[in-house]
Amino acid sequence: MATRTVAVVLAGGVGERMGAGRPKQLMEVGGRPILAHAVGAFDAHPGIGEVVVVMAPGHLREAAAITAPFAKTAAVIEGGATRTASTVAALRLLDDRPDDVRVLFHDAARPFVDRAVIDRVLGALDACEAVAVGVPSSDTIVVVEDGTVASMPPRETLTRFQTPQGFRLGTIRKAYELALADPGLRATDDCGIVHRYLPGVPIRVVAGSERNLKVTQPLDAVIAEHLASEEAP
Ligand SMILES: Nc1ccn([C@@H]2O[C@H](COP(=O)(O)OP(=O)(O)OP(=O)(O)O)[C@@H](O)[C@H]2O)c(=O)n1
Ligand SMILES: C[C@](O)(CO)[C@H](O)COP(=O)(O)O
Repeated sequence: MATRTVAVVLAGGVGERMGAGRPKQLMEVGGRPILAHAVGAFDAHPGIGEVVVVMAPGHLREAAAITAPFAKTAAVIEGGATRTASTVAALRLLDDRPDDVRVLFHDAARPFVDRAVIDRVLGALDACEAVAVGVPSSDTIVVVEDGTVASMPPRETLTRFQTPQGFRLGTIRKAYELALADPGLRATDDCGIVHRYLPGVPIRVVAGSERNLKVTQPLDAVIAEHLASEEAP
């Protein structure tokens, strides 16, 4: 039977904010590349049938070597210039799959996604077409315009999105089809594309985890090393 659930690990970025001189997903934490942690989490999950890795240009061979030990790695493909373009590359690869296939998009830069978070996304996808993962904000978040506070949304309404974000393939495909026809397309995640271009589709939010951090700045690498040491057997 064809795979019903595909995890796409987005590793097409160059890690500019990390400033390591190479993509941060190739950096090691706990003795393993960040990419291996992320792919390993989906490989180990019984609800995931295959894993597609979208890698930064120039690093495909390295990514293939890192992910080869994982039995569910189905493809390592080249990403685009933006996260959005990397998602589109994965959707093109999945072009011939039926609309009811479930697809999870995950940042390779989040090495500590755990089974419970993936469980919640898959569980919600049984009843929903789009699912996000979020954690409450501990900080007060404000909108600043021209150096001045323009608005202060009530903190209890604010949620920090993480990944994986899960979709019925037909839904995310349609949302991107509309998005790609929009010359003003700008997005920082895949739920943002559904929210903007398919506003009638509810996006269910399930609980993420504070451990599911995105390794973005140099300090995050220090925190990630600490988290990895806690996980070591
Ligand atoms: N063209 C891109 C840009 C980002 N990503 C992926 O999207 C995730 C979140 O992006 P981010 O943390 O911004 O990673 P980078 O783009 O590498 O970081 P920076 O913005 O600092 O360059 C990462 O796993 C990254 O590899 C991607 O697949 N393709
Ligand atoms: C998808 C995401 O991780 C949700 O928080 C985030 O938007 C990615 O942003 P980035 O600028 O590509 O790191």
